[in-house]
Amino acid sequence: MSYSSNHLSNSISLNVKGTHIIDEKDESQLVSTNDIALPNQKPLNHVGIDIGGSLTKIVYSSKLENGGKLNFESIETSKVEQIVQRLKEVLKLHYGFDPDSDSGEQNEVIIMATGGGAFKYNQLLLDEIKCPVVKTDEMQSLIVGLDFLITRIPDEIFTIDEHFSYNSVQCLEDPHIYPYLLVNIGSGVSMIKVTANNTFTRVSGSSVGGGTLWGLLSILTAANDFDEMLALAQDGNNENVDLLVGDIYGRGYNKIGLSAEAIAASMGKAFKKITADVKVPEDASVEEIRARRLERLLAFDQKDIAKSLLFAISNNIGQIAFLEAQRCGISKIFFAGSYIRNHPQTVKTLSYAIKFWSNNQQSAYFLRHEGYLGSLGAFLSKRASEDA
Ligand SMILES: Nc1ncnc2c1ncn2[C@@H]1O[C@H](COP(=O)(O)OP(=O)(O)OP(=O)(O)O)[C@@H](O)[C@H]1O
Ligand SMILES: CC(C)(CO)[C@@H](O)C(=O)NCCC(=O)O
Repeated sequence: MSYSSNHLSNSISLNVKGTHIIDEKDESQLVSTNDIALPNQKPLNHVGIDIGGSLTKIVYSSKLENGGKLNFESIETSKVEQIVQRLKEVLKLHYGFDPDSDSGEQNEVIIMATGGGAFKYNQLLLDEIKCPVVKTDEMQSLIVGLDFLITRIPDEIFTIDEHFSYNSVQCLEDPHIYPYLLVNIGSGVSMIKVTANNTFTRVSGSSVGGGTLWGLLSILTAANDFDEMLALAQDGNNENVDLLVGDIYGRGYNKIGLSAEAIAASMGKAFKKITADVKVPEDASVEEIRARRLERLLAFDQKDIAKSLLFAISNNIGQIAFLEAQRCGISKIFFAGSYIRNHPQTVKTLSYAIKFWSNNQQSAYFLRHEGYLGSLGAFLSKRASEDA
């Protein structure tokens, strides 16, 4: 497929106020806040959906007085009923099709679906939504979405500098944009080398990703959702749970470039507080020992644990990204996926990791619509397939 679709003209304007997550407790959030405005054009008849391991992302068009806009929404994939309900609402409100009362025979709306759930929930979508479902490849959709955001949307891409201030990057017309590495941090991590328009290879992946942080913090903190976990991390002090070089050396190990403040072992202080300081009877059962250890968990502030794990996972991904980019001879790395969620510490950690490991030879780029590459790519593939 050659992706050079003109269906959204260069005059697109952007209005980004943050990633939008639908929370069933707060219906007011159903008004999406990070839309992309569309120029005046005939109504679109398709919806893009990326059903991932953690989150389902929906991209749909809606009419404005002058033109229209693209809307972006996310719902946890485990809330399947809520996803179906929301799709039905979107179709009824913005596409003039009500799957609950219309037969579907006259309907022209198409669901462009990607992500693992496009396969897993294919039949459910057909039964409930009553629209044809066209599956698009997950990796290809990510690249189509990224290409669109890089080349068509002003102020989409940003970096952070050594003082951690955000800088917008204009690469819309940059002929030297290729090659680059996309590091998509979803439940797991995919690393994709892109060498030209629609020319890409998935070069690596890691199972230590967003699902890992979400899972570990679900076990170790009282946070109810991912945003609460990020808020905990924001105020935490990782030094209370991480073992620093200074804890081991009493000073820095400057000869090999490690300051006293560098993390020697993430969560390295947990062992002592959880096991070494707690005596349990020799004949204690596994359940008793685990119960005692869980009690000791309360000796840690959950904010410190959240920060330590956010650092650990972001650093790990940053380091693998650096190695992979170096192996492929690439100096530009785009980080995307809902894991990032425009969270300052995540962005800083990934950016710092790339600068540190590459000795400033590589650069980390971020996107305002970081979680929507796949769903946007699926959405755009409808028109691209028509143009081909
Ligand atoms: N509201 C949220 N609820 C759950 N996780 C969230 C939320 N916001 C951000 N996240 C983070 O984003 C991750 C999911 O990212 P993303 O939506 O890009 O991946 P996915 O498509 O679900 O996964 P995959 O591509 O691996 O199938 C979660 O694992 C978590 O780390
Ligand atoms: C399995 C996918 C592609 C699903 O999006 C993603 O979660 C992923 O890239 N996981 C990492 C798998 C690995 O390469 O180890």
